[in-house]
Amino acid sequence: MLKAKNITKSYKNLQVLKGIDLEVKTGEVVSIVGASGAGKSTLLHILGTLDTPENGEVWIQNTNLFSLADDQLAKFRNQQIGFVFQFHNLLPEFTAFENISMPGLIAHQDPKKLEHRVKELMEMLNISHRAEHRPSEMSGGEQQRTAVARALVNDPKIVFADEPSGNLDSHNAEELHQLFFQLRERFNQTFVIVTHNEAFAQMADRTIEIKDGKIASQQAEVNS
Ligand SMILES: Nc1ncnc2c1ncn2[C@@H]1O[C@H](COP(=O)(O)OP(=O)(O)OP(=O)(O)O)[C@@H](O)[C@H]1O
Repeated sequence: MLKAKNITKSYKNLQVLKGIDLEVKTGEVVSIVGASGAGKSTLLHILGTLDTPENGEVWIQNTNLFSLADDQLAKFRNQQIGFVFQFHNLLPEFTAFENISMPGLIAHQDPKKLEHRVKELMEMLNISHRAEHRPSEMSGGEQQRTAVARALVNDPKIVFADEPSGNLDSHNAEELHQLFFQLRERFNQTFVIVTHNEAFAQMADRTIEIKDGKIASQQAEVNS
């Protein structure tokens, strides 16, 4: 479902990515690991079209993302790609319900269907009781679960997460990790997750290690 071909990226004299080839299947949970500065976030941002590669292609199903015009790419990103960041990036003036709804409003989802979807996700992520709360009135775990719900509201083909549990205590982190797998079970959702959390990385179906700008190894989970 996701195919990246020969991705390269440099910042001035520093070549961060030196030719990355990657494929991810529908419903797969893939973790990306590597030392600090290895280029994990750079790769994730390129795969998610938040940044552009120097060379190479990224395909999601039959769409060659970087061949799209800017407005088409923005539409594709809104409707087909979800993001979860280390810091939730929720809008502080809006409630949890409104934050989760936002990508659906931008995508002009039918209001009734959107409301149903938001409620379904809030229930699943155990934040229904926080629907009318603003981010500052929620715990770190609740904020991050709200960000996950927001990423899923348009039923995207793929969700990219960059250190999603990096700012959480171990209990909330563990709960969030389990949630990704529950969401995969329920929606057959595809996830690509950058993480420094070793236990989480190993829970994934496949772990990709980035080293010196290349894929150093791809380790399938032993029981998968
Ligand atoms: N906008 C930028 N301008 C210049 N250099 C950058 C930029 N973004 C990233 N870099 C450099 O590219 C390299 C890779 O950065 P990246 O954030 O992708 O690493 P990472 O593997 O995600 O690291 P970490 O685990 O610490 O988050 C680093 O050396 C970083 O300093």
